[in-house]
Amino acid sequence: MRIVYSASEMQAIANKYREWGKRIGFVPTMGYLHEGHLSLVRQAKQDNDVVFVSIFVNPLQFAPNEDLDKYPRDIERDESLLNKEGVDFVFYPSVEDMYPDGFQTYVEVDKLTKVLEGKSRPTHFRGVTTVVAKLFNIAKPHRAYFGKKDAQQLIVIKRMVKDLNMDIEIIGMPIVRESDGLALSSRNKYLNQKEREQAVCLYKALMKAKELIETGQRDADVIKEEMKKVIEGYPLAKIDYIDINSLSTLEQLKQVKEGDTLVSLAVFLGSTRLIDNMWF
Ligand SMILES: Nc1ncnc2c1ncn2[C@@H]1O[C@H](COP(=O)(O)OP(=O)(O)OP(=O)(O)O)[C@@H](O)[C@H]1O
Ligand SMILES: CC(C)(CO)[C@@H](O)C(=O)[O-]
Ligand code: BAL
Repeated sequence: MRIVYSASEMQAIANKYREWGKRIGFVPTMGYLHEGHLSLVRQAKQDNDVVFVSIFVNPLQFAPNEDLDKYPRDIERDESLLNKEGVDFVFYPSVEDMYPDGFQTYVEVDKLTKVLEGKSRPTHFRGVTTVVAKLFNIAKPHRAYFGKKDAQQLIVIKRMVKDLNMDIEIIGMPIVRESDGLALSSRNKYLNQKEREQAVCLYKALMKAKELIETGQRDADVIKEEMKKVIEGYPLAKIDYIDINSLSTLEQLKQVKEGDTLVSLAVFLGSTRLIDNMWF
């Protein structure tokens, strides 16, 4: 496994593999890796000839009041995990290399980014789509892998790829969870013991939605209200949003639509903001 620090060098390596007719699989991450990330890497290994993973905590997708400075980092541990998975190249650029002086070009997806995470974090998706577009131009993948944990991110990136005719297959991967149901996330590290115990409330609320939908409930307001009651049973939890949207347009739904429903929520445990979702 090789660590590559410069965008131009990474691009030259990608060009070589393409010349040799190799299929490139790419997993973009912000590091501090866990089994969720590794599940993406394993799928990329299975599907492609060569696997690139990027580790870059992208300042552009954090608002000034967010956790950019304290975002967890452990590059040595990450390298060792990726090495064990048989990753070929890790792209680990500096902020200066990604955003040199004079940088002023952005990629923005319009309507899909105005709701849910985009409503709570208005500048977030512009940062995500800009960096992902850059990473795609640098790593030149045939396939790129994203987790369904960041459901809206996956939907927005698929839209960007389609709208900008990027010749890349976007693969969405299932959410990997702890044994109690909490979705793995680098931010789980911020939780103290009591918050960690109560963080299961996101999953419990989703299970409540699942149970209601499976027993025939279709009214989105009723489902959201029941989910809210679940979260309110956990004193350390504070709801940011609970919503039910179309998976294809992200428009709010009044009625659950078979095969096109995203139930998602964002909840604070103390100062830590966690997200989770299920697809129906
Ligand atoms: N539990 C998970 N299951 C599957 N994929 C995941 C999981 N957590 C993260 N991913 C995916 O890994 C990729 C990199 O995500 P990122 O580095 O932001 O990790 P994260 O754990 O989601 O961090 P954060 O705490 O910022 O949410 C994204 O495509 C994300 O959806
Ligand atoms: C896709 C991504 C690596 C872009 O910075 C990030 O948003 C993430 O880790 O999900
Ligand atoms: N996994 C999404 C990255 C972020 O929250 O900034």
